[in-house]
Amino acid sequence: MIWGRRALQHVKRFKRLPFQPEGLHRCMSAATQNLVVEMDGKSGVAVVKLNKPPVNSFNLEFLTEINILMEKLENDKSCRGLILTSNNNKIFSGGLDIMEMYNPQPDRLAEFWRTLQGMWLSLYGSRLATIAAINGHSPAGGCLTALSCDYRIMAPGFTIGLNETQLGIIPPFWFVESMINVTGQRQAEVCCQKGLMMTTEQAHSIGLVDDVVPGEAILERAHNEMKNWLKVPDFARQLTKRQIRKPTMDRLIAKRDEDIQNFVQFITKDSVQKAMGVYIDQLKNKAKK
Ligand SMILES: CCCCCCCCCCC/C=C/C(=O)SCCNC(=O)CCNC(=O)[C@H](O)C(C)(C)COP(=O)(O)OP(=O)(O)OC[C@H]1O[C@@H](n2cnc3c(N)ncnc32)[C@H](O)[C@@H]1OP(=O)(O)O
Repeated sequence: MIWGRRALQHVKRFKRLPFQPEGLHRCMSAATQNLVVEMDGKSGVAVVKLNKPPVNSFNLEFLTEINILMEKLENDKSCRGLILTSNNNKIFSGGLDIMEMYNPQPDRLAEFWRTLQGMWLSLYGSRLATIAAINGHSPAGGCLTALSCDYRIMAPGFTIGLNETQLGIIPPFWFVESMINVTGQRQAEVCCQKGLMMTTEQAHSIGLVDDVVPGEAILERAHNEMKNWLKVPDFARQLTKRQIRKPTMDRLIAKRDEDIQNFVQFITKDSVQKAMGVYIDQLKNKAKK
C-alpha cells in the first residue's frame, strides 16, 4: 500500500493507541474516532460500523482510519470475515465528503484521492470474506464501498447508486468497472450513464444488491450469510477472488498517478467548482428546511 505524508502521520498516531492485532478479540470500539469495531474471536468475524456523523461521508482522515483498520484486520490471522455496516440506521454512507472537493488545496486533494484509491484497493482485494450490510442510503462513494464487498444485503426504504453524472461528475473507470463486475455491462451502462439512485428493490432486481432484509434483521442475516462464505477453505476462496478481481485492480495500479492527475485537473476546473458550490448550497438549504 502506498501512503501519502499526511496518512503516514495518522499511522504513527494510531500506532501509539492500544489497538494491536493481538487485542482484536476484545471489543475494539474505542479503536478510532469514526469506526466501531466488534470482533468475534470465535468466528473470526469483525463487524465494522461507520460512525462519522452526520452522514458517514469520506474525508481524508476517515479514509485513512479505514485504511489503517483494514491493514490491521488483514494482518490478523484470526480474522476471516468482515461485515461492513453503519452505526446510523438511516445512512450507510453519503459518499465522498464534498467539502474535500470544494475550494481544495491541490496537494490535499491529490492525497485524498490516493487514499480513496488505497481504500478501494484494500477492500476490493481483501483476503477476508466481506459483506456490506447496507442499513441506509448509499450514494456514489457509499455505493462504491458496498460494491467492493463480496456480498450486499440492503434494508428496504433506502436508495443506492453511482449518481455522479447527475452531479455533472464523471465516475472514474474503477467505479464503473466495480459496477460492471457486479451487475453486468448492460445494467451498468444504464445506471452509470443516467446516474440512477435506485430503491433497494430496484437495486435488487438488477443484482446490485443480493438480498433485501429489514433493517432490524440485517446484521443477523449478514452473520448467517458469512457462515456460508466461511465454509469454503480460505485459501481457495481468496485465490479465486484474486483471480477474478486482479485485472480490474491491476488497471488502477498501473494508472494510479494518471487517475489522480485526472481527478485533480477535473475538480479544480472553474466550471466544476461553480457547480459544486451550487450543489453544496442546495444540500445545506435542504438540511435547514
Ligand atoms: C477523464 C476525466 C476524469 C475525471 C475524473 C473526475 C472524477 C470525479 C469523481 C468523484 C466521485 C465522487 C463520488 C462521491 O461520492 S461525491 C458525493 C456524492 N454524495 C452525495 O451527493 C450525497 C449527498 N447527500 C445526500 O444525498 C443526503 O445528505 C443523504 C441521503 C446522504 C442524507 O440525507 P439526510 O436528509 O439524512 O441528511 P441531510 O441531507 O440533511 O445532510 C445532513 C448534513 O450532511 C451534509 N452532507 C450530506 N452529504 C454530504 C457529503 N457527501 N459530503 C459532505 N457533507 C454532506 C449536509 O450538507 C448536511 O450538512 P449540514 O447539517 O451542515 O447542513
